[in-house]
Amino acid sequence: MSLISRLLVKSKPLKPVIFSNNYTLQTHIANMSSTPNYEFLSVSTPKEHVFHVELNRPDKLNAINYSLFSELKSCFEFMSESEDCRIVVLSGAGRFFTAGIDLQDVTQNMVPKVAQVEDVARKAKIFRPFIRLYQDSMSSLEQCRKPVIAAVHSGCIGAGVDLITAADMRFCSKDAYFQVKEVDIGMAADVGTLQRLPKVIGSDSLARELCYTCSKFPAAEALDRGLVSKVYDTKDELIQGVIGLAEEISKKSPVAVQTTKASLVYSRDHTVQEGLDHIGLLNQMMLQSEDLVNATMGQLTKDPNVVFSKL
Ligand SMILES: CC/C=C\C=C\CC(=O)SCCNC(=O)CCNC(=O)[C@H](O)C(C)(C)COP(=O)(O)OP(=O)(O)OC[C@H]1O[C@@H](n2cnc3c(N)ncnc32)[C@H](O)[C@@H]1OP(=O)(O)O
Repeated sequence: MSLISRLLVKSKPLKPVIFSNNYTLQTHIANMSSTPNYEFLSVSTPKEHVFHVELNRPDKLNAINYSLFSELKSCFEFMSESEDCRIVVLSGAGRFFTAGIDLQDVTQNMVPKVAQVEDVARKAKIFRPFIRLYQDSMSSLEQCRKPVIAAVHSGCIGAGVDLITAADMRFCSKDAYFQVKEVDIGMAADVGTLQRLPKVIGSDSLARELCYTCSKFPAAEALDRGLVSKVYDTKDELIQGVIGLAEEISKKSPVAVQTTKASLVYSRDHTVQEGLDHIGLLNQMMLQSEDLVNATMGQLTKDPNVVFSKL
């Protein structure tokens, strides 16, 4: 029995360790054994090590309510730890990728809670955990150790842009458009778009234009300005193409891919020297991995079918 298993058995019943928002060590361990079920997400494995997560609230155009924000967070935390998962494709079921935050949920659930108290500081205290959870939900894509590919068809509105800009890569179909819609509903975007969009498209000016005007940014322009990597003719071709790409990446060394993601995410927000120091420390460990030997041998012997252990 491994040391960690012995420790877990010895310390039964395990005192809950609160990570955040009721996410405990027990749920963490339980989650690692089988894919959880979700109300508004549909999860499948179209290829070995490739997980496909679909926003699945088509009757409401995949509008993101409190439950869906929570499920996204829990799902990407699961994907991050699952040794069966090496890469995730995120798409939307039905007519839209997503119509953004669920406005009905906001007016019927969030706003009435705030209305119960008078004082601005007490009202603010009620908003705080919602904002935090919604931010954590979007950030869970970025924090997931595995690459996440967003496959967008039709509308990607408001919170949808927050979501896809936290992904590693974005692809879309010809009918897609992107709309930073928050200003139109009287708020400043607060769950990631303002922080990530300028960096993703590499143009502060264009990001500001999109955020201030709330104009629709069509697929062709999104490709031209680097928001997406490729535009497919149809949604079916998009999903097929993106799963093909995911499969290609899933066959590579998980140590190399996951360390590369960690370094890219870290380096985006740090100086070049800090990024170099970070990857230097990581690779002091990762260069000792069996993956380095196996991948290098594969290259030298021109063997395209190197099989890497689970991670
Ligand atoms: C802490 C804060 C964190 C995050 C904040 C994020 C901010 C945002 O996300 S801002 C963006 C908010 N979203 C919107 O403004 C879009 C609202 N929806 C629409 O404008 C339209 O629905 C449409 C997307 C243009 C599509 O129009 P249409 O094709 O005519 O379909 P509909 O009949 O309008 O919709 C079908 C069905 O879906 C429901 N629905 C659509 N969007 C939302 C939504 N955002 N919230 C809740 N429900 C939505 C719509 O009500 C219909 O439902 P029925 O039950 O059939 O009536």
